[in-house]
Amino acid sequence: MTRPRVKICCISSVEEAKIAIDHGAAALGLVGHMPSGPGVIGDELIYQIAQTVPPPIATFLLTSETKPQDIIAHYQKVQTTTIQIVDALEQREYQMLRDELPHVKLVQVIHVIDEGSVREAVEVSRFVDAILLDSGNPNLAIKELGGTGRTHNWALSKEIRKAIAIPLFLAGGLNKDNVRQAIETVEPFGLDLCSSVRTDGRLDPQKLGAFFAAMG
Ligand SMILES: O=C(O)c1ccccc1NCC(=O)[C@H](O)[C@H](O)COP(=O)(O)O
Repeated sequence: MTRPRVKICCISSVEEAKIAIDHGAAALGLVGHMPSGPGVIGDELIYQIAQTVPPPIATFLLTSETKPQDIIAHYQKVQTTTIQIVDALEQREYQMLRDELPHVKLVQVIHVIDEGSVREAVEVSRFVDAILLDSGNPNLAIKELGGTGRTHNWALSKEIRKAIAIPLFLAGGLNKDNVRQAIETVEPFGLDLCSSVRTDGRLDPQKLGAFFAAMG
């Protein structure tokens, strides 16, 4: 089994970016405006952090925009390597994003709720570079689009991984105590985490080290 790549999300400063990279992160998540969640930072700061990150480390802009033109406008302020769309696109207009931003990778988040999530992931996988499975709930009055600290049904995640032909990131409540089981169950291309490696909202080098050690 190949060791998954790790994306550390909710990065909130240049120092946190450096800590995550030094511990082995292959990608960093930079959270733009969201209806809820602990990891949001301003677009100017996202731009500043992204500028300091060397290749081949990827920088993901997390956007809650759902119209292609708004996603493009958000991206243009921050210039990351990748856009992570955390809500469903209103129309499946990925082609407009491809045409306008041909050099940018697209990752679509699917919040794993039920068998409908499997169908959604399979359909969307035709248009993007990777799928990221998370534990939010876009159906709430105040949408929950990530950073929940909760796991979801990994049997569905495994079903999705087997059904799609593009890389899959697993997110949602991953920590040092469940990461081995997550890897063995889902066999994802990548892992994504936020809450479990933080103390009082700050990235905690000790927790980060323990997470990477627990991956094996
Ligand atoms: O952290 C946030 O504020 C957030 C809000 C809305 C969408 C995503 C958000 N966080 C980024 C992530 O993608 C998390 O890494 C992912 O949801 C896993 O978080 P966790 O369960 O806390 O490990």
